[in-house]
Amino acid sequence: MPPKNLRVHQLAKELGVNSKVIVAKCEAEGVPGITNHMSVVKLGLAATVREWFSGDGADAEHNAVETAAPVDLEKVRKPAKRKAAKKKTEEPVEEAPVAVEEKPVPKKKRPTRKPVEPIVELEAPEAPAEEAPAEVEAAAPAPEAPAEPEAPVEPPKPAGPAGVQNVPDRPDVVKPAGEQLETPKKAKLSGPKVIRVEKPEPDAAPRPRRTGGGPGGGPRGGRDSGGGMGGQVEGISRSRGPVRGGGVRGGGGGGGDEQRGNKRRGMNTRRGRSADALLTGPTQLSKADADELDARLKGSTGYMKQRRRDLRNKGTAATGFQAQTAVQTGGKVEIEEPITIKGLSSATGIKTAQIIKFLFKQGVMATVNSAIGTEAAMEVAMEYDIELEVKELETAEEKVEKQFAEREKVDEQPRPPVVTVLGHVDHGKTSLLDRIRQADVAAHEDGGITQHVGAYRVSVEGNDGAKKTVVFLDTPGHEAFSTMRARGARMTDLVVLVVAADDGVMPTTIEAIAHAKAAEVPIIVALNKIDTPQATDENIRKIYGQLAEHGLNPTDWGGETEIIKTSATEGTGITELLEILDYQAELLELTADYGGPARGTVIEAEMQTGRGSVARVLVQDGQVKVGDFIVSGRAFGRVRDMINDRDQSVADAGPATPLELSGIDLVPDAGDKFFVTDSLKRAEEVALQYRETERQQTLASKTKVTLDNFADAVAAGNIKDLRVVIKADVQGSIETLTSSLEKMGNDEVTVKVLHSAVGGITEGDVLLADASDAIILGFHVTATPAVREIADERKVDIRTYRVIYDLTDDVKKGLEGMLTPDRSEEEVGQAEVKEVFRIGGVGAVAGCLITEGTALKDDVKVRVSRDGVVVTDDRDVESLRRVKDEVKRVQAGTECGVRVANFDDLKSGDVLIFYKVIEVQRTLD
Ligand SMILES: Nc1nc2c(ncn2[C@@H]2O[C@H](COP(=O)(O)OP(=O)(O)OP(=O)(O)O)[C@@H](O)[C@H]2O)c(=O)[nH]1
Repeated sequence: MPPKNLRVHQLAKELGVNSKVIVAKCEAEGVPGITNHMSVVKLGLAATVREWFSGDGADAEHNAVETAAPVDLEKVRKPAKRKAAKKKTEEPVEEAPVAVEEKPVPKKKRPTRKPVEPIVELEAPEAPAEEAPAEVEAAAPAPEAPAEPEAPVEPPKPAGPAGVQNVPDRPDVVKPAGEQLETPKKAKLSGPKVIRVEKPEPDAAPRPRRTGGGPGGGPRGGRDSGGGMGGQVEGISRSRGPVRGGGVRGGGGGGGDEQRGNKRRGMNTRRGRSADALLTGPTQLSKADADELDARLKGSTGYMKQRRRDLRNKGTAATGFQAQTAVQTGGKVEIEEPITIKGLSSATGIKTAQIIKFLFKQGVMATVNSAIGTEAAMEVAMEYDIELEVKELETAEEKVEKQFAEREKVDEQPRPPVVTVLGHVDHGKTSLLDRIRQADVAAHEDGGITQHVGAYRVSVEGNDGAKKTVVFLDTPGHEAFSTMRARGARMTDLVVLVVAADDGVMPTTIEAIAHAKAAEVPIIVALNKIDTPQATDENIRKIYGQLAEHGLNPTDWGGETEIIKTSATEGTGITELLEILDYQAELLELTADYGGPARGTVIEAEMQTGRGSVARVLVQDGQVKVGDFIVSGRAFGRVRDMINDRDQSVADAGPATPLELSGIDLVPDAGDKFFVTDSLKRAEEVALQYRETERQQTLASKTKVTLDNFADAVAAGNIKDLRVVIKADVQGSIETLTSSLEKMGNDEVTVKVLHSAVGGITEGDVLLADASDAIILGFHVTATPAVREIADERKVDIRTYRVIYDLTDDVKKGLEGMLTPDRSEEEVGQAEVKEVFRIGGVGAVAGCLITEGTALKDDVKVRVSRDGVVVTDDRDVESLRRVKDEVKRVQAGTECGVRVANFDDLKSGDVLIFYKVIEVQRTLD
């Protein structure tokens, strides 16, 4: 039973051609859906493709004048298949008639298919005399050619073993002919296709009834689109005038007319050329027409193709952009976000296939409906000299944000500063925060501060006795958490940079400075571990110098950066630090609106059993109450309950309050803003739009993860990517992991996070990983036995971790395994070729003198150098002989015979260099 659907590459294999050639041919023929080697070729199309690529010259038969158009089988045929072709070539009889008869036939055999058959029968006998010898010569210039004509009659196989022995090369010589004789039915095809070739001829004569319809086009021109048509019509009128209706209909603005106008536009350029010829005088007309005909036929392979083109052109005309496409005129094009490939094509006139191809080359898999980023769209446009003006779409969220920004403040008051503590690992951030919490005067009154909200308020009694509140954002300190730190820095008013006096400024310290500076947040340095013996004046001076180097000039040195010497262990400097924070906050004149609906930012979010999605947020303005409608990124809902940083349930909360709230339908992302809205509908509207945008983005990236696309992507570029699906318990971990992993690669290898989400590993994750050859990384989550079973079945690798560095280390190792190993060579010996012996059945053998080191037979490669230039290298030593014995090694000063594997171009005086290849696995560091 024949396969239902073939892939292009299968068909290519079957036909012995390259897939690309089939794709190109299908594209040229306007066959939709054949875009790459994995495209599915339906049965009917497969038959057509076979016909195109069958080695019997079918294409050549199809029409007489089209021979230049479709496929040069000799070029496209894969070398490996040549032998197969040779077997069938001994039938010059059939090839010839086609070529000979082509031109005359079409004109006569126009009307129906039936008359064609007799023609073919008549053609066959005439052919061999003219074409066969030529074909044979072309393929086999050897003297055996005369033997060929007999070959077709007898199948080559019966020649038998004797023939093979005595005349081994003969069948090779008989290259050219094809399968025609064996498939005489193919000749039938020449009939109908010949007919259409003749079609243009009667049209060729120009009939200039009147000259063009003026620059504006035909009389019905005038509408915008008509103007465009008019331009085209003008071109037509120059060649043929409005006789063919161009001047009149082309100017029409109506849909149907427009279509026709566009169709003509396709002809316009060719006609335009012949028009010039036409204007040179009547005697040139027939030549011009002949040229035109040639041009037409060169670009055509037949009626169906033209028909398809016409239909396609009509299609594009219906959308109206064929008329004045920017791709033709260049210039500026406006487009609104979100941009889809279809939309970009409509706006610019660049074919969707071309856009997809362009993106594919950039490593982006996309379909017609995929949304693409503004930058990608601009790049595409630039490729076609189009200036793309992207109108940014104001999202529903932005609208809400704008409303908040513009709203009248109800109750504006000073608010506590929000402080983030940053610093290098182990410099004492946690210890310092612990100390600060201990200093909290409210701790004893209303319960201790918990850290689970990701932020907490500390109330400190100042020297003046007044109670000061500071909100601390609890962000982690390792490099891997830079994403969260960056977020934290954006949310905060002040940064406390912890620098250990015994360690000084470290890379993470510098990175933290950069984050704070980027967020334009003032930095206060806590020079911690001041109690340690290393905290000498000299070391402190050194650290001051390091800080100054990075733009934090200490106030002690006349600069602006406050440096507080602290000891988290002993509690030194804590009060001073808090006072400075309070003082700095005063300088910043921080205020918030304590009335009106609330807005804030998500610090962390997760799914909790029994509570559903919960978001830990920092309220930044206004009031949030239980029962409020709320939206945050993709999530929306009604606040069900709120817990503060002391684990207390609260009914409402104002600015600078960290909270954990539930009641939203999905888990938002850390860093998402949240807003209280006036209705659930409004909240839903904002969230749904967010989801839609997200969906569009996922759609674009999802097309990257099918098995088909993966194969294409790998084939397209040199980038090897380790694809991963990340599942974690909280959103923050996902972000951290994603950013760490994506940073890990280099030019050669990268990590691609295909999907990441909060929650356990599901069957869907396994299926995705399976389809995209990805691994699943679980952080603080597991997979159920059922899911594990599916993963085992599909051989999907699931790895779960409890420590982030274990995960990143593993991935790093995985990446390193994908790196091409470093290669080095160790020379073991050299030999000089004294004489070369050419031995029948063996090849060239070098008679050598080992001049240096040792010549080895095994585990070495050999390089041949001639006059200092490497002629070949990385060859194996096929044979190493000492006198007549095969040996493993030959020492310096000894003569020996060396046969370099598969290499006969040896000359006396050549130097053979024997070397060992050492491959060292590379690392990413
Ligand atoms: N002597 C001394 N040791 C300190 C001081 N502050 C912290 N340490 C010690 O330094 C080590 C690291 O302290 P942490 O508070 O965990 O440091 P960290 O910066 O929070 O570390 P990560 O959270 O891993 O980034 C602990 O052993 C602390 O006891 C200090 O002021 N003096």
